[in-house]
Amino acid sequence: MNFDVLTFGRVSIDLYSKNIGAEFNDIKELTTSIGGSPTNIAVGSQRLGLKTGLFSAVGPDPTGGFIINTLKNEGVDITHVQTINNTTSTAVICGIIPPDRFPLIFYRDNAPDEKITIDHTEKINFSRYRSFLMSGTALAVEPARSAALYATEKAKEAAIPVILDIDFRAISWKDIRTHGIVLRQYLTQCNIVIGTEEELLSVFLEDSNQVSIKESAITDPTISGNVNEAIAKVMKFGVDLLLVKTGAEGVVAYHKDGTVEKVPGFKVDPVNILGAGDSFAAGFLYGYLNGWDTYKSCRLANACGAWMVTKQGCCNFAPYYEEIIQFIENKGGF
Ligand SMILES: Nc1ncnc2c1ncn2[C@@H]1O[C@H](COP(=O)(O)OP(=O)(O)O)[C@@H](O)[C@H]1O
Ligand SMILES: O=C(O)C[C@@H](O)[C@H](O)C(=O)COP(=O)(O)O
Repeated sequence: MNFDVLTFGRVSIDLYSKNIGAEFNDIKELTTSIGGSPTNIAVGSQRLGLKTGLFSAVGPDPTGGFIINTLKNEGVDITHVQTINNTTSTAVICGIIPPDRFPLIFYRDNAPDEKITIDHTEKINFSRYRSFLMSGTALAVEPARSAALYATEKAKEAAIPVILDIDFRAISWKDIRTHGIVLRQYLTQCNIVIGTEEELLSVFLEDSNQVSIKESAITDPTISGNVNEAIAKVMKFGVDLLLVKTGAEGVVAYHKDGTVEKVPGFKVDPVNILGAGDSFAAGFLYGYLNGWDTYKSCRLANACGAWMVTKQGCCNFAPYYEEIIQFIENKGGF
């Protein structure tokens, strides 16, 4: 079987607070899901109708069993989800305290996805995929970084587009400067780059004092710097398309030929911002891989992001194709 996209990076069990608005100390019930940016993207794009595979890893434990079972139920191909001995499957607990507090607590000691190797990559036939999506966080630690770089090399040999979701998680990088040094090299390999304004700034971080993270809101850091300069510098690395996500406003698409398209978002009442970016990426991939133009692909992406901010979780609430088309029609169409 051939696939539309292979995503690379982490997978976890995600435990979402069911007590919306409750302080973390007062959480009574949690919902189980799977998560991690490349996993959310794989599930989201599979639900929309793409054929998706995940390149990741779990430990030889019941949590890994839960993760693999959930991926299978979603129809995501698990051929390249490794089970790595002497590692422990990872977990994330997510509090939901609207409008602006979404604490994330990561349990990632001895994380299997950080132990993915070049040998695991060797087993993949990239000519069976139409695109390769890299999660920037997967470049943080060896040996997964080398595996990721090798996978990218193989994707390029197979002449499939390389898409980077910057997916900046400050806690994953021991020295914050390494993030920029590695990402700036990686950008030279990318066809399409997706990030928030903060993530664009993260590529040029020089000092950890430039980053501030409130209330464990790891997905929503504040970073000082000049966004327009960062965008111009990223375009100079030669990417074909840069998508800068701008929350409720939608996205701005920067093309290699200098064209800039502002694609508006959809108005919703947000409950939980977690996973909006991953849902966005899934929507964009669907349009892009079906040959839609950038504007329409980004409108679908914005709809998927907007849909997700109204939900109390991440990929367990990702929309199916008919649902999101109905959502778009109800809000005035593409
Ligand atoms: N409050 C919102 N209302 C409507 N759409 C939103 C909202 N927040 C996010 N989105 C959609 O989700 C996308 C990703 O959200 P954003 O917060 O920019 O990135 P991330 O989730 O990666 O931090 C946005 O580009 C937009 O399409
Ligand atoms: O691993 C994580 O980053 C936690 C995820 O499991 C969670 O789904 C999430 O935070 C999504 O990230 P976002 O799309 O950048 O909000």
